[in-house]
This record gives sequence, C-alpha cells and structure tokens, in this order.
Amino acid sequence: MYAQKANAPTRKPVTVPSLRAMKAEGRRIVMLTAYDATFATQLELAGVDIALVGDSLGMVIQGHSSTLPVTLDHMVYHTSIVARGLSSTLLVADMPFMADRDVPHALEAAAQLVSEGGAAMVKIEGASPHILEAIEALVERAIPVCAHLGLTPQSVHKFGGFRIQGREQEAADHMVAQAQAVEAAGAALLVLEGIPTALGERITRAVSIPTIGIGAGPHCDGQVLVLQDMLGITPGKRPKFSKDFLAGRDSVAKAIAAYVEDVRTGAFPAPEHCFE
Ligand SMILES: Nc1nc(=O)c2c([nH]1)NC[C@@H]1CN(c3ccc(C(=O)N[C@@H](CCC(=O)O)C(=O)O)cc3)CN21
Ligand SMILES: CC(C)C(=O)C(=O)O
Ligand SMILES: [Mg+2]
Repeated sequence: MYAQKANAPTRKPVTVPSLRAMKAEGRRIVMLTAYDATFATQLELAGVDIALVGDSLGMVIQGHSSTLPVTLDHMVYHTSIVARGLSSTLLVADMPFMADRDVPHALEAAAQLVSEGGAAMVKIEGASPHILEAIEALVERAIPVCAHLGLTPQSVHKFGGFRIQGREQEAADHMVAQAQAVEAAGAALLVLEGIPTALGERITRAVSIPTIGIGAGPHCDGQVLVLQDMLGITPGKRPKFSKDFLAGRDSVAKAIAAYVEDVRTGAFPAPEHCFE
C-alpha cells in the first residue's frame, strides 16, 4: 500500500500510528479532499498527508444541495478510484448518511470502504451512543476511525442549515465532552468543522488525538478543505472558511503546494477564515 511510485516525493508517509506523534511534536497535518485518481495524484505529488474521499462529493461532484443523497456504493466507487491515484498518502473515506445507523451496518459499510475502496481509515459524524458503539466496534476490528464533530453536514436538517455550531457555553461544553468520548471510544483522528476558534483550541487541548479543522480556527493540529473550494471552482457559494489557492497562481499543482505550505506554516487559516 505504501509502495513508492516512480515520481512520488520521498517524504516519510503519514501512517495511523504516526498521527499522535505529529500532534505531540507540533507538526501540522495537511488533509484535502479528492474524488478521482487524477486529482489524487496531484495531492500526492504536492505532499498532502491525508486524502479524504468526502461525502461532500454529493455537492461538488453530483450537484446536490446536501450530502444526504450519497450512497455507500458512490463512496466505495470514489474511494477506489482515488486509491488508484495514490501510493503513500493516507486514505480516509467518509461513511455516508445512515451507513452508521447501527453497529452491524457500520461494520459492513466500513468493511466495503476498506476492502473494496482501499481506505485505511473511515470517518464518522457525531458522538451519539450508537456512533460511540460503532467507533468501538470498528477499532476492535482494526479499522481506524476519524471522528467528526461540530457542523456535521449529515445533520443539516436538525441544524436548520449549514450553521456554525458550539457558540453557546452549554453547547461548547457538550462538544468538549463529545470529543473526549470519541477519543475514549478509540478514534485516532478528529475533524472539527464550523465552530468558534476558541472552541477549536479548547477541544484540541482536551484530547491527545490530533484535531483537523475546517472553519475551526488556527489552533487545530491540522486543516482540511474541499478541493473545489481551494481551487476556486465551488459550484455555488464558497464557504467563508475556505480559500481560493489557485487565485494568482498558474497551475493546480502550485495551488495545492501553496495550501500544503500554508497549513504547515500556520499561514492558513487567517482570521477571515475563522468564526467567533
Ligand atoms: N464545497 C463544499 N465545501 C464544504 O466545505 C462543504 C461542502 N461543499 N459540502 C459538505 C459540507 C457543507 N459545508 C458547508 C456549507 C456551507 C457553509 C456556509 O455557508 N457557512 C456560512 C456560515 C454560516 C454561519 O455563520 O452560521 C458561511 O458564510 O460560510 C458551511 C459549511 C461544509 N462542507
Ligand atoms: C469537509 C470534510 C471534512 C468532509 O467531511 C467532506 O468533504 O465530506
Ligand atoms: Mg463529509
């Protein structure tokens, strides 16, 4: 899986066991979404640490207005074609809406994403009791899990839109407890989406697994963006927390390289990409 392609960079690949050390040593983790082999190879060559096959593909590939119509078959297909474009980049795949409705379904879905798709880790939204059970069951079966809290897009109807989460004290305290719960359940990584900067910092300090922010401030241990957003080709409105890295540059390769550089140095996210 980590065999070197002829023209791939000779950096040390990021593995699941190496993630905690990156946090402890303050080496920022660069994650970016990919949905096909061509772009996956562009991520690999730019030195992105983690490729995410996000269910955001429902919006940026399929043209839907939410991630809810994405099926397990769609996710397995896109994960498998992204895997073909990678050699040393850690591959994470989203569990689609309702694939995690109970532990047996979660195990079956994750098994497909790993064995047919080629993912090394699966990402699950939320921290309700059945999600914590699913995380434990997967980790027990040696499938690493990335948790995802905050503006979890599969809860769009519950939230009444793509709204920033955790602004009230009670909600913020609850999210800190949820972060500790997903770590205790065995998650190896935690995506924090659409929350105030102060809460992103608080959660990052409260757990020993790395946090990956998207609209969660600069204090997270890494950052993730949707590929189309950072190339300035979002269909519709680009979220405020994203940045067009192709603007002023003359190639996709340079845009992705600039994103990698700016996440590593902490230049991205800037205050205009963050929430209070
Ligand atoms: N292109 C794209 N980028 C994403 O980051 C993304 C997707 N699609 N699809 C799945 C989810 C949905 N996401 C979204 C979508 C919209 C906003 C948005 O419009 N946010 C408002 C802030 C709302 C508030 O202040 O409460 C914004 O102005 O950015 C945020 C996250 C994040 N994910
Ligand atoms: C934005 C990231 C975190 C995601 O879940 C996705 O792309 O689906
Ligand atoms: Mg997603």
